[in-house]
Amino acid sequence: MTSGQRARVLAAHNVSRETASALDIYVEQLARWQNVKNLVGPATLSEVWHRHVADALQLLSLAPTANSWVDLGSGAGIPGLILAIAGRERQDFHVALVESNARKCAFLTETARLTRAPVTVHNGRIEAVIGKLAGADIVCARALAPLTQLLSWTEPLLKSGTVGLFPKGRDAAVELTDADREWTFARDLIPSRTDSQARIVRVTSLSRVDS
Ligand SMILES: C[S@@+](CC[C@H](N)C(=O)[O-])C[C@H]1O[C@@H](n2cnc3c(N)ncnc32)[C@H](O)[C@@H]1O
Repeated sequence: MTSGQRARVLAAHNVSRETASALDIYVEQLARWQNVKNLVGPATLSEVWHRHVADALQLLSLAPTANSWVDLGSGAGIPGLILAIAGRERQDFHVALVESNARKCAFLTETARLTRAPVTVHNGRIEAVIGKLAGADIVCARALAPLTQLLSWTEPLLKSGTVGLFPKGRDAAVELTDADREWTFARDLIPSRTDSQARIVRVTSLSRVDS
């Protein structure tokens, strides 16, 4: 089942043979480490190419010229490490991965080494690390926190020109309504290519409602 998925995902994203091999290493590493540490929902492993690889790769097409990315709460490197593997043939492409769990950071560091992915792994809390990440083109975060919390964490970046790309499930509209109580921001709701109910929220021009 995964070989059909793999072929479809690689064809849809026009991935080179070398990058495909590096993505294979990522998928193998994920399965190996899953035995030690639950990195992703166990039920999603049989659909890893669709649920995780393709879900991450779709962000690249939303910001095709962005070279500097930040991924908050990277977990097993979704989307950040997958993006770095796909972007590793591009000059100056780099992803900062922020993750508080040391075991997950060990997975990220080892898998980035094996795949030669251009990442910096920040093993720490977002609140402590975000100040060092100013100037990024894109900040993203999947399955981390409600939009209001994401905006609060990323305020320093989004106020100085970084674009937010936040994959959200079917509750995106509710999260936007909540966020509108605290924040003013421009947004696009982009349909996900991997889940017809899901949306990617693109955020720019952030300010606080009372500022
Ligand atoms: C539900 S997982 C999602 C992981 C990945 N983004 C994905 O989509 O599969 C959330 C991750 O964020 C990390 N995390 C939660 N709060 C954090 C914080 N304040 N700073 C850094 N990492 C955090 C957790 O350790 C966990 O690995």
